[in-house]
Amino acid sequence: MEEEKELKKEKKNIPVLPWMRNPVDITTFDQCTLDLLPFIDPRLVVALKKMSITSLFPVQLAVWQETIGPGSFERDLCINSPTGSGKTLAYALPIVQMLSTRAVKCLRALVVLPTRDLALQVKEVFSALAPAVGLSVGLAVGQSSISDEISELIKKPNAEYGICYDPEEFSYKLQSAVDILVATPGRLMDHISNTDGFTLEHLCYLVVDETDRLLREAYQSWLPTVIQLTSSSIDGNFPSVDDLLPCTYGSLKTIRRVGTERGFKSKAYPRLAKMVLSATLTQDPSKLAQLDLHHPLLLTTGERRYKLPEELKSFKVLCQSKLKPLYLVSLLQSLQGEKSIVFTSSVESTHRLCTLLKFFDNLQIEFKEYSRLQRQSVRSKTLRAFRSGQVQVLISSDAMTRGMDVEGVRNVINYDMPAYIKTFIHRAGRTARAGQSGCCFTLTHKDEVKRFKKMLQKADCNSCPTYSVSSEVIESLRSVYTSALEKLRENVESEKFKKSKIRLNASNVRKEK
Ligand SMILES: Nc1ncnc2c1ncn2[C@@H]1O[C@H](COP(=O)(O)OP(=O)(O)OP(=O)(O)O)[C@@H](O)[C@H]1O
Repeated sequence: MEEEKELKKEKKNIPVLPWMRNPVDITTFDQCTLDLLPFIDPRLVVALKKMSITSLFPVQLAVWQETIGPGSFERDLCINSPTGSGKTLAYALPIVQMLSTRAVKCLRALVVLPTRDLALQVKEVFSALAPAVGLSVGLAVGQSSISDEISELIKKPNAEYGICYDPEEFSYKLQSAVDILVATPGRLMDHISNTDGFTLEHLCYLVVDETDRLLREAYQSWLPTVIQLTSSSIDGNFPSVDDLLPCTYGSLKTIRRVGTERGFKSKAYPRLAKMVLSATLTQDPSKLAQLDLHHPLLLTTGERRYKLPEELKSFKVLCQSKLKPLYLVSLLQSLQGEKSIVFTSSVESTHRLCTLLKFFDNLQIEFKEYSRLQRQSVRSKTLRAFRSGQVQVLISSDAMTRGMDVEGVRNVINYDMPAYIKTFIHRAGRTARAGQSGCCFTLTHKDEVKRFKKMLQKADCNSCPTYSVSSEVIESLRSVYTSALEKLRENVESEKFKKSKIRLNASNVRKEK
């Protein structure tokens, strides 16, 4: 729905914001080997090499120039760069380098992502870098109980200073156990509201990854809350007596004043520096205004707003609607067990398609369902099996589309054609990452071809050849398909019956209470 609204607004040709007219073009940057990268901390070079990274990708070099390099992070950065181009390291590396000289542990960098799986993925990147320069990274996503999470994030005084009996002194001495926090909005808000010792008053850097997705929903007003909590703590230029008291180790404060000099008028100083990123960054002024950006600088790839990865090959598979599952099976067989993700239009159709495929005997393809209908623990297990190669094909709703990075995915299959180019970009972007090659197949009915071509043109993709699947395979599967459909019908009925029984039991329990 939100995507539809956004599209309508775009169609009305909202003028591009003035600062978006002079972007930094990422395509003008080349890859840069680590030994040529200016100012990099040698400890981080070692950490990067352990991650098998020997050079920086163009977007990473462009961001480095604007943060550590001559740009000195004087402007907030809006980064619009294709899927798989390396945006995570583009922000993680400069943040870790900028914090590497800090002597006191405080929460100084916050990275917000829309989903738990994405946050876990990003935390791994920070965890591979930060310890090399003595920094620690925390995670607030609701993966563990809130108390476990608190004990990871907040250092209790008795751990280092002996037991403390005075509750006031106790909360005064609570300190952050992490320098960098990767969080989802819900858990972040829980900590802001309820966790003793959790404070954003020292925050220097905020990263909003998958920005357009995060701005689409309010997520408990996390963004206005963070902006407010990191705005000026003093209204004038004259600090109060309390503020002038010498800082002790425990009460060390980052005092933000209202700036008066050019460029900082009525803004907090020192400001919270921000990086916002997406492969499909919104241009909607009202959405971007929520981020309260300071002299924003756009970093983008070429002139087109949307761009597909260079090494992605896109194909359409013409099919008859009624036989679509057979076209999929035939296509999967032709891909010979290569790691692939099949996207459907909804969680229900993901479940139905998976159930149907289970009724095909001798399919010889290891596939699994992955959707929001499942519990997180089931989803995580499936993802692990897919990463390890135990599962070859993941059948997924759009839960996988944003940001997920699984090594070795060779193909993306749009079982249902996406309605919007943004969805196409995020789905297709699960393959052809980091300069690797990959294919995206879209199953289309002949009536959909025109719309599909028009959609691809928005991402500058003017060639989408037809991929022919074997009609012999389709014919040979027809009888199996008929019986599989029958079994699916029975299965749907029995699932409906089970669900209604569960609902009935639950309402009886409520009545008895
Ligand atoms: N400099 C580098 N050298 C080699 N591999 C890299 C480098 N930077 C990133 N990668 C790898 O590239 C892949 C894609 O990176 P990343 O997930 O950050 O992309 P992204 O731009 O955030 O994509 P998306 O928009 O889909 O979220 C990852 O597997 C990462 O390990």
